[in-house]
Amino acid sequence: MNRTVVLNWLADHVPKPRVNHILRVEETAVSLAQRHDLDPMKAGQAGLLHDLAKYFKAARLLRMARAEALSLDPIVEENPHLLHGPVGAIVAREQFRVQDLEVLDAIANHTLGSPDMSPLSCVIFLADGTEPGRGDHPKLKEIREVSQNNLHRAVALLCDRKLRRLLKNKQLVHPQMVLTRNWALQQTTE
Ligand SMILES: Nc1ncnc2c1ncn2[C@@H]1O[C@H](COP(=O)(O)OP(=O)(O)O)[C@@H](O)[C@H]1O
Repeated sequence: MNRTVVLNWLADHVPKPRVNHILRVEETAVSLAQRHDLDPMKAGQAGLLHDLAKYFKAARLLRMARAEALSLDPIVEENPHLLHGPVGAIVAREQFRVQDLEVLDAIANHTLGSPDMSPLSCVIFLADGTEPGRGDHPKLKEIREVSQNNLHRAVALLCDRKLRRLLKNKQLVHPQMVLTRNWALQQTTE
């Protein structure tokens, strides 16, 4: 994967403020990976590629997901935007020839997480949710701090924060995030 080629593709497919978010996620992911003894190159790649499909229209997301035989459920059918992670992983593979399954999974898991996800997936999930552009709310600051020392505890806290917002806005909750939250919480108590 050539970073300049990806940046040129992003400039054509993603609005500038979202490209800036992507660059902050890349930087946050590299630094979290270094902190937790993970591969910073993989973290940087997954960070740079995580939002490739962010602006794909619903019909395109559903078409690509069906072609890949991804499992679709009623909540995803009502809100196909939830597929932008899994579809982004397909674009990373097909457009940018990324073959590393850990990187592809981290891209796919960045919105809802997944039970049993790898430490690299945890890093991307956290980098996306806590990069500096997300603001300075005390709860977010706490998650940033926890993510320095305990990836699973931080994932559970970030799921809580995202779930609270969905409940407050009376939105549908995709159960995969609940499963991610329960799994992450169990990792911290065992
Ligand atoms: N567990 C979930 N269940 C239902 N909808 C969700 C869930 N998680 C996220 N979403 C929705 O998907 C959208 C995209 O999520 P995300 O990629 O985390 O947001 P962002 O655009 O801030 O990067 C959110 O605006 C939210 O409405």
